Amino acid sequence: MSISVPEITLLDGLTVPVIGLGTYKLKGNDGVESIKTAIDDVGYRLLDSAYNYENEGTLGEAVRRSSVTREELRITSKLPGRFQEYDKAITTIQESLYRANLDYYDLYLIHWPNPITDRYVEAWHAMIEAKKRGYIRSIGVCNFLPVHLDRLESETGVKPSINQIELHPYFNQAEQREYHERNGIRTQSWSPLARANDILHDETIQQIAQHHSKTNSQIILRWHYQLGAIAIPKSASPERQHENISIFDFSLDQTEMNQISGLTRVDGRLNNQDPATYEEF
Ligand SMILES: NC(=O)C1=CN([C@@H]2O[C@H](COP(=O)(O)OP(=O)(O)OC[C@H]3O[C@@H](n4cnc5c(N)ncnc54)[C@H](OP(=O)(O)O)[C@@H]3O)[C@@H](O)[C@H]2O)C=CC1
Ligand SMILES: O=C(O)C(=O)[C@@H](O)[C@H](O)C(=O)CO
Repeated sequence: MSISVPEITLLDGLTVPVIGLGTYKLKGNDGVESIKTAIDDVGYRLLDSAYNYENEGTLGEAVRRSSVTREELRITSKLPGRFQEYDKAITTIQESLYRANLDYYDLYLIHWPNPITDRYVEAWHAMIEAKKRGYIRSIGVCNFLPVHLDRLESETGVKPSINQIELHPYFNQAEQREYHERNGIRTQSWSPLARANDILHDETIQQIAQHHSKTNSQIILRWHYQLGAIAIPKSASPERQHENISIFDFSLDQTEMNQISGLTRVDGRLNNQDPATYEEF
């Protein structure tokens, strides 16, 4: 049974579903099957990939085999740190398109700011040019702190439509989200289920889940939705894909939202990847 997902509008006018499919580690024939099922049978329309996941080809193949039109889908990829120089960034975006065999990406994001290398503004100029050339409909970033976002705007005059950040109940990113809201930038949540480890046994979440007759994953993903964040849970399994997207027939009250947000921890990041110092190439 396919689920119909509500949409929101980004600051540049692109509409996107409020929940999508993460695809990290979905590759090859199995990856194509999982992604095709997510589109055709479950109802996912927003699909997240990256040059560095080496699965843009898998995603493109799933899109071609699916019965949904290209216009209905929102396909994302990301620019790796090693290609942030202007010319390399343009060529990499072209390569991303060739790999997926697509004419355009709906969203393309700078994957990490890499502030020590300090080429992210140069990369942003290339993203602006790629959008002008029609390679990309909407440009955004991942893992940018307010200081990095401020520089993009002051040095280019163009704000990203989306900032995809680590966000889950153990790392609720309250200040970063508040900055996004003030600036019209949409928050997208990576590892929204905190990679489905301890969090699926969390007692607070379990109690809320029992109260609503839902699973822990559904409670967590509903929490993202009510925060105004676009979660992109990854699952290879059609059953879990369906579970994760079935969050539109109940709601959490403010006490429950606060209880879940209250689970955040100072050291809540999954892999200690602090964008102020972490660099990924
Ligand atoms: N921009 C960035 O820097 C980053 C972006 N990302 C993006 O975010 C996406 C999501 O993050 P990811 O790190 O994959 O982690 P998630 O929080 O989405 O968790 C994925 C894991 O949870 C399992 N899972 C999914 N749904 C359920 C469920 N209902 N019950 C039990 N287990 C479940 C999956 O297993 P199974 O497949 O077997 O169901 C998988 O092992 C990535 O796939 C990627 O697209 C991720 C990290 C960084
Ligand atoms: O998966 C991604 O998009 C990443 O940026 C990775 O760094 C991810 O966070 C990871 O797998 C780290 O081990």
